[in-house]
Amino acid sequence: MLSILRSLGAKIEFNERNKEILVNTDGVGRAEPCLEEMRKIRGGFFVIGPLLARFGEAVVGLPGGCDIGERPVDLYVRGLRALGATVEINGRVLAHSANGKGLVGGSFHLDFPSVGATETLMMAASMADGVTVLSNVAKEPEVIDLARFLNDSGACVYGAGSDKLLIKGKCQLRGCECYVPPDRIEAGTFMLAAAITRSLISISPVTPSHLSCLIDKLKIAGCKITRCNNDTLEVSAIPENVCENLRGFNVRTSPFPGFPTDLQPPTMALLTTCSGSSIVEESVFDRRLGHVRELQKLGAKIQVCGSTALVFGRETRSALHSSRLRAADLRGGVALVLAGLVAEGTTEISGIGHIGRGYENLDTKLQFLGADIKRSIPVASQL
Ligand SMILES: CC(=O)N[C@H]1[C@@H](OP(=O)(O)OP(=O)(O)OC[C@H]2O[C@@H](n3ccc(=O)[nH]c3=O)[C@H](O)[C@@H]2O)O[C@H](CO)[C@@H](O)[C@@H]1O
Ligand SMILES: C=C(OP(=O)(O)O)C(=O)O
Repeated sequence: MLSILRSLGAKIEFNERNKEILVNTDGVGRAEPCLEEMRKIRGGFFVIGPLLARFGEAVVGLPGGCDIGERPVDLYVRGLRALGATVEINGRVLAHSANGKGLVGGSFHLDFPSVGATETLMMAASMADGVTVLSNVAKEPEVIDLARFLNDSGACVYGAGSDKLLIKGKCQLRGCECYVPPDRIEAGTFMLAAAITRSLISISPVTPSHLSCLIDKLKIAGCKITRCNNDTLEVSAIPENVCENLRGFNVRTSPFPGFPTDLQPPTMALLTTCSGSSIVEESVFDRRLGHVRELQKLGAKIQVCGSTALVFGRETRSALHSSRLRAADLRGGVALVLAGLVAEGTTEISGIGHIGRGYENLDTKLQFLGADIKRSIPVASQL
């Protein structure tokens, strides 16, 4: 994302000490080569809305990401067409606004509340000429946060967090100060790390209401979860706090406020160490069970039927044994790391570049918590 913005002429500076990123887009679109640069962009699907709105044209690559099933873009394309764009896909995405200048407000109903399509259309509509109404939109916290950022930048986005958005377009947005909220999936992963290792981890900053589904499930399992203040959660699964082995539970992933698809793989790792049988149903992506085969190499007993997995629990968490594993996607990879923390012996995981896309310094954070984990290849050559 940052290299795309830089290639368009944005100036980006990091202030490591204050964990700040300063983005200055004053130069974007002013320099002559800008449009030429845009035509070379390989990724950048995420910025197709603002590019179209600002330049009247955009040429970007199709989205990539983890291999977890079909990742169609029909909702993005149909939504942009509803705002007056012509969109053609030919290895890349080529889009033009009908009037050659920018987008116009319109109405669009999403067949599925896609997070990416909602965010793309929100950004596009914020700079379109007129009013846009989007219905059946995603309600994820990240959508609410993007609406806040757009509004702080001068946009008019109403209804974020509900299933309908009304957006009054503005021809120009301005800079603002933006606070990036805590990553609920990273926090959830550390909650699961506490549970699988039967230990106590205090996690902050975290927004507990973003993780209610996981909190409820971990309580059913027998974990003790304490909210220490507004942004701290303490998850305890240490044996003296938990009367017996943790119990299994059933999970069905669905859009927010349902159980997050991103936490399904690490949750499955936990369930392999709990007592009883658990049913895990993945309903958001159609091939997000790639980690099952790797967990089975550690001795986990899991049966798969379509997008549903039946996990046969264990009496003791240490029933897993070590093996050589390969992470084939981001959250599947972190599931293997969690399982490796409790498998007898040394577990070796390759393909860890996937994990780095979603977790900053996962190894050092786990070491800090007492885990015996080390990265055998430098960050730069992980893939
Ligand atoms: C609903 C949901 O849980 N979304 C997650 C999804 O967002 P992400 O934005 O990647 O995915 P979407 O929310 O768009 O996709 C969810 C579903 O919508 C379908 N789809 C999407 C776009 C489209 O044009 N047509 C279409 O049919 C996809 O095939 C998929 O089945 O992955 C992110 C990273 O893992 C998570 O942070 C999001 O919480
Ligand atoms: C699937 C994920 O990421 P991406 O959309 O980048 O593949 C994820 O964050 O779990």
